[in-house]
Amino acid sequence: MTAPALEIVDLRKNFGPAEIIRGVNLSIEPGERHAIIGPNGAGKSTLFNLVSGMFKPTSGEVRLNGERISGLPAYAVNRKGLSRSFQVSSVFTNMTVRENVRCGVLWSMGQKYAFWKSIRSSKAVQDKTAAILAQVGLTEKANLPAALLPYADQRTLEIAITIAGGADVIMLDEPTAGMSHSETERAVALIAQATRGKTLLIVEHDMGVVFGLADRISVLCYGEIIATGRPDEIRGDPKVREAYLGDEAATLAEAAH
Ligand SMILES: Nc1ncnc2c1ncn2[C@@H]1O[C@H](COP(=O)(O)OP(=O)(O)OP(=O)(O)O)[C@@H](O)[C@H]1O
Repeated sequence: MTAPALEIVDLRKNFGPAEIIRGVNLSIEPGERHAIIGPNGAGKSTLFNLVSGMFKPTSGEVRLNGERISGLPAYAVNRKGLSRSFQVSSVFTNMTVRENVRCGVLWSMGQKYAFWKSIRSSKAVQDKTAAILAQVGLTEKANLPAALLPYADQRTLEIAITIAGGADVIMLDEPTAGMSHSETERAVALIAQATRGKTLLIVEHDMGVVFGLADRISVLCYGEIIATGRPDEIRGDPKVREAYLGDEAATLAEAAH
């Protein structure tokens, strides 16, 4: 039997006396697109940071393809095949678009940034970089400094960097935050295409994005998963509706139809 792509077992995280993640269990199959939703302050970013190795859990375990990764530093988790984006843009703004993507490609190939010059002409690196730029539609802007990209393109570049390493498990933290409606629609199509055949874990506030992309959804509330299921199951779950107040409940209901 194949191990889950990602398995979270009784994961807990305290900040001082406050228990922020309170016994999370979650199993995500290879190739599944899984969204985590929940009210502000529920612990979504904290959970992301725990899974990707940015934070060490207080207790519990995270497994990638059956192998324990909790406790490993983020770069080691990345080397094992899990790549994440950040809520706040992590693009190198003083480098060109191409250099940013190349950075992700090189990292996956185990090269350090210091070796850049000597291997800048490596055909494999160039080809992979060009393929990713084409995949996300940034070929024509490849020579621009990333700082000059419009906001939505910067977020697209961030997705490109995240997938550039060829990781099988991709985690995206609010990839469409701050985008217009049409930009969001394009981003959803891009994410679906760029993560085909991979496992995707996404944190997202936009319910249209969540219901458009996810095979399954987990709802995090005060550090606990209160429901996991297919979009239609989540839509009808009274616990979920209760967890969302006012406008968010209305948005959830709207997005579900
Ligand atoms: N490093 C930290 N030290 C102390 N408390 C923290 C730390 N990081 C997060 N918290 C607290 O943990 C709780 C959960 O925060 P987190 O950012 O994970 O929630 P979230 O669900 O991602 O919220 P949002 O939807 O607003 O981004 C919040 O109460 C926050 O103040």
